[in-house]
Amino acid sequence: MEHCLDEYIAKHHLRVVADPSKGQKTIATRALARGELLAIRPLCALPTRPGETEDSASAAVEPAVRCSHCFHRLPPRHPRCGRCHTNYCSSMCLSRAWAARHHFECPEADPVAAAIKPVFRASLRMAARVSKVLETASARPRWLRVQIAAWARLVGHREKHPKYVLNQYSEIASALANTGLTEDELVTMLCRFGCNNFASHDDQNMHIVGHLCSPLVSLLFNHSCFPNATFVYVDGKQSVRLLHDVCEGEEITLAYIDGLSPRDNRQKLLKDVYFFSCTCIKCTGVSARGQIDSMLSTPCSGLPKCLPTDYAQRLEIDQWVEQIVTKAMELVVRGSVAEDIGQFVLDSIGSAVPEDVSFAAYKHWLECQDECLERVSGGDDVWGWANLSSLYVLAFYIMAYPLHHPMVGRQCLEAAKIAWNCSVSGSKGPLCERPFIEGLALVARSIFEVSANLDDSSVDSPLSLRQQIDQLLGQLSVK
Ligand SMILES: C[S@@+](CC[C@H](N)C(=O)[O-])C[C@H]1O[C@@H](n2cnc3c(N)ncnc32)[C@H](O)[C@@H]1O
Repeated sequence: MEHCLDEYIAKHHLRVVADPSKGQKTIATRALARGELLAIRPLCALPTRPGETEDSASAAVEPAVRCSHCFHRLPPRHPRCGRCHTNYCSSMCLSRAWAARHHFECPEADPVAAAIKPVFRASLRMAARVSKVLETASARPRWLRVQIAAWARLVGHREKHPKYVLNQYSEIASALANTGLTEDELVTMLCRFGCNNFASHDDQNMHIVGHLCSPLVSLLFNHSCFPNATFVYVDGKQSVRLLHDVCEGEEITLAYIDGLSPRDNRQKLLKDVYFFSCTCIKCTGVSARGQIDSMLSTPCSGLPKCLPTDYAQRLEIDQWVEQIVTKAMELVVRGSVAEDIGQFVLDSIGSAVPEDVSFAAYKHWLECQDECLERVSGGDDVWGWANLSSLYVLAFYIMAYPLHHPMVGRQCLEAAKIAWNCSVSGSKGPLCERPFIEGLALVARSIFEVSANLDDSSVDSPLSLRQQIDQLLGQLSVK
């Protein structure tokens, strides 16, 4: 078992080495190009059910029942597993899931335990499935042997979990019958889920749509708030992608949490859930990235609480936003991200409006963008403001995330669509010239080529990312 894990890691030009502050870390054994690093089926994949997420935004809008293989919304009529009634959106997903994993994990039915709090119920279902897979003795494919060998090496930090969580885990363990594991082993398993699982988000609004247990990915990659890799869940596989080229010996990192939230919030969450203090380049504050992060963490008081009603008031985009967006577009198109956009941002902010650079300002512009989009469907002509706010939001993403991060690509596409609507609605937006819109769309495509799956239709939209971009570019060339 151990042998196949070591072989898998070496084959992907990676090596796991001890690190006194992190337990272990994974480094590249040779220079690696950005793009896909590895793709493996998770040990367990579970779509989120209503009430099963602690993220209140996701809980509020995520009542849909989803396919257990691809996490897309279920159509009204859909197939189910004949034994355990697990839902699938199509017979293709059902047969792919069965062939990949479900024939190992299929229990008679999902365990029901009324006493378990809703947010712990996904852990209950996951524990039932994973214990079933671990106990199955039949010939296992190589990917599953790799995942099981990695599972045995995962940290669980059981001794650091708060008492109320351990009590809940004991209740879950006693609700699970015939697993072949003792209660003690089940509690250890649940602690491992807590600090090693991944959430899968939809492409459209980033709500949590499912949970993935992928021990290999958890074992290999430590956290950084400014990571050099990201992961996507595509067609039943968890794919890890490098956001830029890495050199031999460089550690590969993922972000376990949202890199745009203020430093104190990030530190607290990492301490509470993963039991460590982050010392990445954003958290330590000595680099240009760290300095920008300190500015983003500063409270900000100067912004209006809601949108002013006079939309004609601010038609000129602030110079620094235009500079940041244009510079980032240039770097992505040239394929060169080695240049430090952090330093560029610091230099360009020097002469601009510092009170606009804060997490509060980012939230303000995000709210403005959302509010404008709600108003346009009501017939108001607010595309100019939507255009301005979407570019502010994009500038914040460029400052907070690595340039090829899917969050940057997502906002580029959003800004391009808004700029297009602004231009055709006759609003005088600050930056809605056609070459600029085309630039944004091309930049989105280039980013998604590295960090997301262009051909996968997004969870809530019938159009894939590629189709959305092509549609926009088509409209630009027709007009
Ligand atoms: C998903 S595991 C990563 C693999 C882990 N390093 C190991 O040795 O098994 C998550 C755990 O790794 C450690 N870890 C991850 N990122 C870290 C970081 N940036 N600094 C310190 N510890 C980190 C923490 O103990 C955390 O709970």
